[in-house]
Amino acid sequence: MQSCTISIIFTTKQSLIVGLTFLLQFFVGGNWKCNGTKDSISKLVTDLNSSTLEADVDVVVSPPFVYIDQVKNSLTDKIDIAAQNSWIGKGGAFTGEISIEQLKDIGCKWVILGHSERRHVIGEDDQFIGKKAAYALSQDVGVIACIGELLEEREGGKTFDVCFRQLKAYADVVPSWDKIVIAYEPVWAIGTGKVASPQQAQEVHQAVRDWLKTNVSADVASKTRIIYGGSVNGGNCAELAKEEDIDGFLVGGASLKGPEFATIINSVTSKKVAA
Ligand SMILES: O=C(CO)COP(=O)(O)O
Repeated sequence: MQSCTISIIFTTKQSLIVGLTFLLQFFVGGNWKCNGTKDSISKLVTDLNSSTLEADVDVVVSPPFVYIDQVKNSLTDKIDIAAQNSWIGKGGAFTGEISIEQLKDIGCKWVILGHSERRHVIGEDDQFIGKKAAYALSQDVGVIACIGELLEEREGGKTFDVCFRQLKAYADVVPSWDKIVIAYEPVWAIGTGKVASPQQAQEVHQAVRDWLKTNVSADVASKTRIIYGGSVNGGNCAELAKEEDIDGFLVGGASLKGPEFATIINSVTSKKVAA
């Protein structure tokens, strides 16, 4: 997934700077959570279809399960679908669950797992989430693997401990990292309007990459996209995108507004300039 960009930048003095920069393909997900109706989703899809999106960005949206088919049948094929959850194994007598096989059947290429709302509202633990991730990957469905600390954990100086523990639970069971995108979503920033500063986010992203290097491999560390989530919007995305280890975003509230989500996707341009 690693891409090589040859940057040719004309400065104001018309000098030519040619640099060879390795950038990971930017990845932006829109997590619609438990929001929307047939009508509001139809409008959102229309807005996304008419937006001009930078070509070199992987974009996914995650509608509620019941609207996936509607979205899949009406959304531009430049945007993939990620489910918001999946069962830990093959389907069967598991009332209320949705299997990976069913998600594949309706065209989902990705699934979001380990989201803080599933950890802290529903009560899913690291091992349960790890099982889901391993199963999804075994069926060739990509995993957006969420991690992130609570406010009291940050204030108690435990941010890295928590993120590394959550990462290890994935690393212990996944067969490969080829189809994993890590989403760092500090819980205190989700839905609160309190975005992590670019420096706070970069610090954790860099630590996550270092952890991968030490505990998985240098190759995985250099190829795995680490995206940021938590109150990302059209106004703060450009500054966040400039940080070296921020390879995209997982967006909640602002992904429900087509033009604003397009702005977030297109913030890849500030990354390219910063590189
Ligand atoms: O949880 C999130 C994405 O998964 C982030 O939500 P907000 O962008 O609404 O803070």
